[in-house]
Amino acid sequence: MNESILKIENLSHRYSVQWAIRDINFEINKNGIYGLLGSNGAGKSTTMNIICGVLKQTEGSVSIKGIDMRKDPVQAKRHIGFLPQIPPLHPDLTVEEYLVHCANLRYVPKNDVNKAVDEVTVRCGISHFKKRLIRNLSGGYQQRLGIAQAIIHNPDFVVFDEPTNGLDPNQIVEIRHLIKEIAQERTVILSTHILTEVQATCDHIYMIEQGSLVFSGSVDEFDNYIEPNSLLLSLLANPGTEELRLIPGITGVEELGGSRYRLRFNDTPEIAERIVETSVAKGWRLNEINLEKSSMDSVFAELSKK
Ligand SMILES: Nc1ncnc2c1ncn2[C@@H]1O[C@H](COP(=O)(O)OP(=O)(O)OP(=O)(O)O)[C@@H](O)[C@H]1O
Repeated sequence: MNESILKIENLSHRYSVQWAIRDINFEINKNGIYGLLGSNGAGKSTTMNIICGVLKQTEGSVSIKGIDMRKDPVQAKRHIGFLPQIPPLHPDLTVEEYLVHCANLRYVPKNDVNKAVDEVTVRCGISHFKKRLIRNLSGGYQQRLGIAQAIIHNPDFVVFDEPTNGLDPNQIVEIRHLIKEIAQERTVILSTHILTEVQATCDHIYMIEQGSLVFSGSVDEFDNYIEPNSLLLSLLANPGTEELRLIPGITGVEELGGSRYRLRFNDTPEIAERIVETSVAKGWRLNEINLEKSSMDSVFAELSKK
């Protein structure tokens, strides 16, 4: 069995009287990109702040590589890198000065600081800006620098809070690419409410709603969370809606024009097979048959109600 990278057990947090998260449990023991999804106010930041040791939970435990964050925060934090929603940059420092400062904060041994800064600037594509003042970097490069400070100490586990917020489409693609590269040898948790981001970047999704974990699974499992109950059919022979309605299991037929139909069905696993067989038997000249999958937005909306 792989070593546990992050383990969250019975995690709950209360701000004054109101519970922000309640009894969250999950464990990560494989590298990859894990998306933390949820509506505004669902409890993502609270969870991430506790994971990164910025906030002390009311109940439950968090361990990073087997180290309990509450009992030994200094050791646990050595394994974590964190990029908050607003990158903690100092605009009046140069890129190099800032990264040296971050390396010192992260206890990188003195003799290794310059090497760490060189490596991380190359990694994040900012080595040509080492002498530039941070205030003079574009938004995309500031975000790259935010990522660089999160990995300067070579942590096993990195947490990014909405890393592409406010970037233009080209910068978004670049940052996603960089995050994927970083995740090849690390575990990354990415908080976001942008579903295309999750689809483009993540291997696994955790969704939190009203403080509870309502989904944990792969992006494919998320995509297929709602069982389809309709399919699109194109029949060159155009049999008409009445004929199609007679197929057992079909509950509704909608004519879409151009010999295309939308068929609604009951919970019938072999429905597609049955339609193909009927079409062959009746000479309907089947041209296309496709299950209609729910969009990620619909799945998100459905899970939000849980
Ligand atoms: N410092 C605080 N004091 C009191 N309540 C808080 C505090 N911080 C957050 N909350 C409440 O806890 C709940 C969870 O908030 P949290 O910020 O964790 O959600 P989120 O999923 O990160 O939302 P967003 O996407 O908007 O950042 C919300 O109801 C929020 O109002």
